[in-house]
Amino acid sequence: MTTKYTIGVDYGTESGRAVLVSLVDGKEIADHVTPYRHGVIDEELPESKIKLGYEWALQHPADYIEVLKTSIPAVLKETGINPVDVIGIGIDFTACTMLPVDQNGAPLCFNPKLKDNPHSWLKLWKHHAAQPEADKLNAIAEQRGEKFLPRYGGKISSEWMIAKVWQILNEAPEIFDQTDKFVEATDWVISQLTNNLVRNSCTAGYKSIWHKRDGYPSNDFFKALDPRLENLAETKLRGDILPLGTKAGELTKEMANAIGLNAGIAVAVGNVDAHAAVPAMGVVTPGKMVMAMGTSICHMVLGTEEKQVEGMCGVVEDGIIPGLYGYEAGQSAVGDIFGWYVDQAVPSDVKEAADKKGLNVHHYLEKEATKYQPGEIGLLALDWWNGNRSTLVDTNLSGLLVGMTLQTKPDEIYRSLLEATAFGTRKIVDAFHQNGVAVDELYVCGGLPQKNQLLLQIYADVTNRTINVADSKQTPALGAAMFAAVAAGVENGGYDTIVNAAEKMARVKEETIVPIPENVEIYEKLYQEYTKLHDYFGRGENDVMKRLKAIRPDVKETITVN
Ligand SMILES: Nc1ncnc2c1ncn2[C@@H]1O[C@H](COP(=O)(O)OP(=O)(O)O)[C@@H](O)[C@H]1O
Ligand SMILES: O=C(CO)[C@@H](O)[C@@H](O)COP(=O)(O)O
Repeated sequence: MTTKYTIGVDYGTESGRAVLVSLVDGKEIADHVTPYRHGVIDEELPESKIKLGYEWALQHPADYIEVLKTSIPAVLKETGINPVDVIGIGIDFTACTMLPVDQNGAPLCFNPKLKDNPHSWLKLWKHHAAQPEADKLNAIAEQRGEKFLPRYGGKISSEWMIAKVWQILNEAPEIFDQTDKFVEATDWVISQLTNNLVRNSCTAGYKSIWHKRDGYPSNDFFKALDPRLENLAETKLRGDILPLGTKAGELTKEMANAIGLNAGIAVAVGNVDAHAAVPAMGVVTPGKMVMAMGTSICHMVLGTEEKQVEGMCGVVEDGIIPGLYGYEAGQSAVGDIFGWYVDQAVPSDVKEAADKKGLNVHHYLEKEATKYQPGEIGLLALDWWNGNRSTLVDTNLSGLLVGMTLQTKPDEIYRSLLEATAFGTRKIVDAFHQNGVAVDELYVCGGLPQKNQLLLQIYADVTNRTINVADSKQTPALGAAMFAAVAAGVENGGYDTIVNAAEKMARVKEETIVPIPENVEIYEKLYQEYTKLHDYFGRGENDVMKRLKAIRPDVKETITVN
């Protein structure tokens, strides 16, 4: 039999990429990236130029289809592989990235009559403007003693489905009324490949408060939020919810022609980027935390029991690997913080020095920052440039840098920002480990581990854990391709379970990053200081960050401050 392949498509924040993967050993034969034509829409709508509010983040659904039509033919062309040997497609996505669709499954923003209303558009995961709704939702859920709340670390995030839906209802009831279904972008793209709109259990579980046995929260709960939401679960959230690894349908003729594959091949149900990365690193048992490190970090770990952990994003049975509880936590900004610094705050002489050495500014600053020992720079930062996703779950928090003097240099600030994100990860690791969800070692993938070696050493030292690094350029896409192989089934040359697929296809580098004991010791002291700042600014003792936000003239929401 000839070698069989699947294609995994990873939809990130800025771009989508297709990877053609061999089912023999998980080797990525070719990959191709398509940047989103409209990027992240956070200032004004395309064409109409209608201004968006503070902390809005939208995307254009057509950009996702363009990824399929550009990147899949590109990997086929590059490799010359016969499409007959490609037995399935899987995708993974940012989440909760959601959109309202009409009865035909078309995005409301494609409708000329509705497209000038920003709420008809697709809301990206990092759209944070639904924080008032999230706050009210959490207060009501707590008051009613809703049993779903502990499964989400005690708080539902403004990034997720119900808060976003409620914001639409509050600010654009006409869009809410005209919505047939609210869907995750990952499910919508799958529907464009198969002509079959099904939901996947991963996003339903982590992002839409759906539970395998209990379903969605009760109608009474939704009614307590707003009487108009009472029947949300059986109306606008309705639809089959299928487990990961299931076939959502088969590739339609029309789409097959557009992307150069054979009609009828298996299309796996949608998945989330970070979750797909877990089996792609061979992690199918507890104790190993997978971190998908890019603009943000998602932290994933498996467990055999359902435990309560403060501020985790969620625990979902079968949410990552069937038969185990999948735990998720995260930091809303990591690479984005370093990117912000490089774009907004690095002086021009640093840029010139980087240019002279033929390095990009990140690499230059990394090299310079490597020269310092832990503790030497005298700086400490709180990593909340995009709020805090875990463990405080508060998007109204913001960044902080302490310890600057007239001698402080840009490479020192850069190093302190790297360290701050490592301390943020340490908080998450501790929250799990101290609550009975073991985290014995770390597994990292995504763009950042390929870009910044210093960052990884700092993470090993701050967490005092060994780091395993993905041997794959596009780990979530590899995971998506593995789920495609399971959807295709062993009878077509695929696999019968994701665990079997992982055994053959997962890829991790042999060399690991090991903590350096002297660094661990110093970082332990700095971490204690980080914790003091974290609790002081994050747990209500000093709400200055929220007061500053509330004073801004462009902030319409009411922010609760102490
Ligand atoms: N050398 C570097 N060191 C640290 N961060 C970097 C470096 N180069 C780029 N970044 C940051 O990495 C992020 C992009 O990560 P990547 O994994 O490619 O993206 P995504 O999260 O969209 O998949 C950006 O936020 C960028 O600012
Ligand atoms: O929140 C999740 C997954 O639950 C991510 O999709 C989100 O953080 C975006 O990830 P990226 O930073 O684009 O890799």
